Amino acid sequence: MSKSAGCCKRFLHYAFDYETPKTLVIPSLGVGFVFRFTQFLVVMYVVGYVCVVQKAYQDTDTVISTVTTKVKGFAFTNTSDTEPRFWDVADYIIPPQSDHSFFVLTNMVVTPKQVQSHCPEVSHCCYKTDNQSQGVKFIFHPGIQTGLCENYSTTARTCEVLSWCPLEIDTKLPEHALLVAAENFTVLIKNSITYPKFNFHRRNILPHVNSSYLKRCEFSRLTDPHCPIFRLKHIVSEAGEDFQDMAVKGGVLGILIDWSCDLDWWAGECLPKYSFRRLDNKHPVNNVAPGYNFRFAKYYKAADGEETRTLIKAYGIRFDVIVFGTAGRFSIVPTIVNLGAALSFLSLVPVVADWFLVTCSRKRDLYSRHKTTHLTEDADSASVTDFSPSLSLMIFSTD
Ligand SMILES: Nc1ncnc2c1ncn2[C@@H]1O[C@H](COP(=O)(O)OP(=O)(O)OP(=O)(O)O)[C@@H](O)[C@H]1O
Repeated sequence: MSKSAGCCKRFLHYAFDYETPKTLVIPSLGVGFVFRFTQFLVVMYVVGYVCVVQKAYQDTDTVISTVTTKVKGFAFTNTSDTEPRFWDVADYIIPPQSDHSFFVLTNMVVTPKQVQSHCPEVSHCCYKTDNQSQGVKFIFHPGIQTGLCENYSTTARTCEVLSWCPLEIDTKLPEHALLVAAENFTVLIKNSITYPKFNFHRRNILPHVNSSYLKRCEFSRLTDPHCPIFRLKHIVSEAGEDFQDMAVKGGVLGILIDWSCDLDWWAGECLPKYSFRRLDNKHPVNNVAPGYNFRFAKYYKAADGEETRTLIKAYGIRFDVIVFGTAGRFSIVPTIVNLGAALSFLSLVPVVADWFLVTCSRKRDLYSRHKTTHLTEDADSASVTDFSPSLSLMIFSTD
């Protein structure tokens, strides 16, 4: 036969030989154990992981929510640097309301009676060259440099600027927070959520809560885990921080509300779970630019009609309310799809058992020989006589 004819024949066999599965019954305890054990693993995966842990029989939806907050509490300050002063919520919550967060003022640097004029910079030294002042170059100056040097004190000369004068000196931040009493302020968090796919609505003020209970309750993980009124000190300490420490330079704290729920009737009630964590990471070694602060001013006209302002550099804690969650409910479509996908792993079981059969069992040579039988049309009787004794051997012998 020529080379090309042989090649052609091989191709025809490859393309058109029909393969059909043959059942071999192998009375081997070892192979039988591997087969059943692999089957057991697949069934455990389907029942334990797919059904119980992943709840793959459920359709899911993510939460849509809205949050409002109201802080209450008052404080009295009387330090050497400030006048005696009573503080209520309108003084220390800035701005009065915002989305999903609230800022509580705890410390500040006040620069009163600022007017628009010329004054010397606070810390940049100044010398003159060709009638032009030269200062140390900083990216940020507190005003527009006029090109003149001014006596800042009897020993220091600094560059003159056009700005709101006198300039702020923010190096004198009080070491202890001004509003130490802020730790006892309370906040009411009203949170409404919806799972639109399931037409499910809920509030964190639960149906059994009435107004007299709301007036006196306070969140406590052990005794009152569903009260929506939180003491600020409690929030900060649950986040692993010290309120008085954090109040000096400020920071950002997260109030996390987890609405992950199983909405099947057998799963129980859908309730919010609260947790707290600091969001602005404190670096234990590189503590450059710690905390949270910003500036704002209160404007007024002085007796002589000049526009004047009080500049406040405010330090405090911003509380961000973060709502998240996924709900699931039984649905036939994901049940069929996920169960079908998981059960398809059962088709891998014979592959594992076959592999064990032809590589690890004692009679692997015998099993390998009979695993595949190749029938040729012109020698069918020979292959049958070859095959029958072996087959009977395989059915009746044990490992
Ligand atoms: N931060 C808070 N700490 C403690 N209780 C609060 C707080 N915020 C609100 N409450 C109380 O919760 C209830 C509901 O508050 P809500 O703001 O809906 O009503 P309100 O009558 O306008 O409240 P209020 O006039 O007392 O500020 C009220 O009894 C209120 O006093």
